[in-house]
Amino acid sequence: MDALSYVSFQHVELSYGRHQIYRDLHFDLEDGQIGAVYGPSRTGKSSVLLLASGNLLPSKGEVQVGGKKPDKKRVGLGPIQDLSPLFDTLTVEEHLLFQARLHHVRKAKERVSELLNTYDLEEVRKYRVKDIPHLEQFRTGLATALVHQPKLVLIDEPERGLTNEEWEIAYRDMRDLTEAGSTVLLTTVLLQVAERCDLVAQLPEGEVWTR
Ligand SMILES: Nc1ncnc2c1ncn2[C@@H]1O[C@H](COP(=O)(O)OP(=O)(O)OP(=O)(O)O)[C@@H](O)[C@H]1O
Repeated sequence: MDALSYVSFQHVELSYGRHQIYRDLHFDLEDGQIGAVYGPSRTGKSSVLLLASGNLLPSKGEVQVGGKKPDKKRVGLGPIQDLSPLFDTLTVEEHLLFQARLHHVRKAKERVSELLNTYDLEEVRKYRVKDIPHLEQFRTGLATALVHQPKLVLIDEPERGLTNEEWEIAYRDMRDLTEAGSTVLLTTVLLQVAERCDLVAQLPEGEVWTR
C-alpha cells in the first residue's frame, strides 16, 4: 500500500463458487480522488464496490479502506444497479429516511432535508424513485450514499440514463465531493467516463492506469 492510498486492493482474487471473477486485482486509490472500475457487463464491477464496502470478502488478498478493513458503517454505498428493489416502492424522501435510520443518523429528518436541498430534490421528494428523471435518480443515489457522512462514497454506473449534459452535472457533483475531502470509487461501462477519473482499474484483466 502506498503512503497516500485510501482505498487499497492488494492482489485480490474473487470467486463465486468455481467462477473466478478476478485473479489479481491490485490498485491504490488516493485520498480525495475519483477512481473508476471500468469494464463490460458481468466482469465484476459491482462486486468491487461490495468488497470496498465490507459487504463481500475477497477469496484471496486484502482490501483496506483508510488503512483498515472496510466497515459498512463508515462507507457510503449508493444503490447497486438492478439490485435496488426499494426504488420501486419508496419515495425519494422515504428512501433517504430509511437509509438514515439504517445508519442510526441523529436528527435524521434534518439531515435528509439538508440533502434534498443540496441536490435540488425537494420538488420530487414525494415521488417514487423509479418515477423521477435519471439525473434526480443519480442524485438520490448520491444522497443515499451520503446520509451518514462517510468519507468513501461508492457509486455504481453513475452515467446510466444520463444525457451528456446531465452527466456533466453528475460529474461536477462527484468532483465537489472530492474537493470537500471525500474519496469516490465508481463503476462504469463507458471509456469516456473512466477517462475523467484519476485512476482506472480495467476489468476483466485488472490493468490500472492513472491520469
Ligand atoms: N452472489 C453471487 N453469487 C454468484 N455469482 C455472482 C454473485 N454476484 C455476482 N455474481 C456473478 O459474478 C459476475 C460479476 O458480477 P458483477 O455484478 O460484480 O459484475 P458487473 O460488471 O457489475 O456486471 P453488470 O455491469 O452487469 O452490473 C457475474 O457473472 C455475476 O453473475
